[in-house]
Amino acid sequence: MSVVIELNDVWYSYEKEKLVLQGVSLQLKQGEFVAIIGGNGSGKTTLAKHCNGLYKPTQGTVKVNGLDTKTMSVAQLSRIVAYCYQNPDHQIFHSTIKAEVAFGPKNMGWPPEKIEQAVAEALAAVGLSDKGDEEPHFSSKGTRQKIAVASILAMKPQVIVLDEPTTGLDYRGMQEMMELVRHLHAEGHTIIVITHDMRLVAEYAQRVIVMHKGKLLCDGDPVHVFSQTQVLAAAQVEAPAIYRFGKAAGIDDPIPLTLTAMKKQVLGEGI
Ligand SMILES: Nc1ncnc2c1ncn2[C@@H]1O[C@H](COP(=O)(O)OP(=O)(O)OP(=O)(O)O)[C@@H](O)[C@H]1O
Repeated sequence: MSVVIELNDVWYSYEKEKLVLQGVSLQLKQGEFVAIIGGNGSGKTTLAKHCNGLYKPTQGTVKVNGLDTKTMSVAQLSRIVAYCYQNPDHQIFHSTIKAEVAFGPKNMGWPPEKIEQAVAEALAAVGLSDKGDEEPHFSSKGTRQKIAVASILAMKPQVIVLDEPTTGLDYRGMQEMMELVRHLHAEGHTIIVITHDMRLVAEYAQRVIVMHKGKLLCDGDPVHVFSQTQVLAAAQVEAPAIYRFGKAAGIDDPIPLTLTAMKKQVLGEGI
């Protein structure tokens, strides 16, 4: 897998003497599904915003497809790495869903036919093909979240960063959103999700990056990361209930198992 994003000894501060990122180095490869976790204020969003050039490092380098983000504009970078805000309302400002989704492609100067096709494809991908003429602000939170995803999808980015995509959604909305993200990943997009939801991490992520006080504390697959009890405690996160329950029941690798499969392993086939 080729490297899409590479951070090399990245330091960042918003204000003097307050270091928000402290020497972060990592590589993200094409096709990965990565979760960034950590307590409030640990630097997750700041790290993710370095990946599409919204922030440029105070010290160190960030490269996207081998190019230093300091040499590229945000417009150039956002075609490769798209950022979906935690609150979709920070992204939505048009009067119809179709116009909202067309905004990015229009900004890129695409011809009308190409824009129309991109909008149709993006709306279809999020299941909103029949809602293009509706007013986005009156939609449910789940639908507004999908509109935000469609808006970035229309620009056909290689990497999609989703900042807490399930916050404020009910169970059904969360499942729909994450199945959409899984589908985008299967279609070849590299996915970076910032989340506090460890169940979501266990169920969807292939790789987990743990941040604490601006430093990368741990990086590995979910089974490895959730086994690092001291690291998790330091980072103020707790392994998901399904993992803790499985471990307590003596299952080595509980993450890929559904609760029903786990009960069968523990209690036998008769349940
Ligand atoms: N625009 C800003 N100006 C000044 N300080 C900021 C700004 N944005 C974030 N910070 C500070 O930088 C630190 C890291 O913030 P960041 O949003 O990256 O953390 P986070 O891990 O994403 O947090 P959360 O889980 O609460 O969203 C925090 O101390 C935060 O207060």
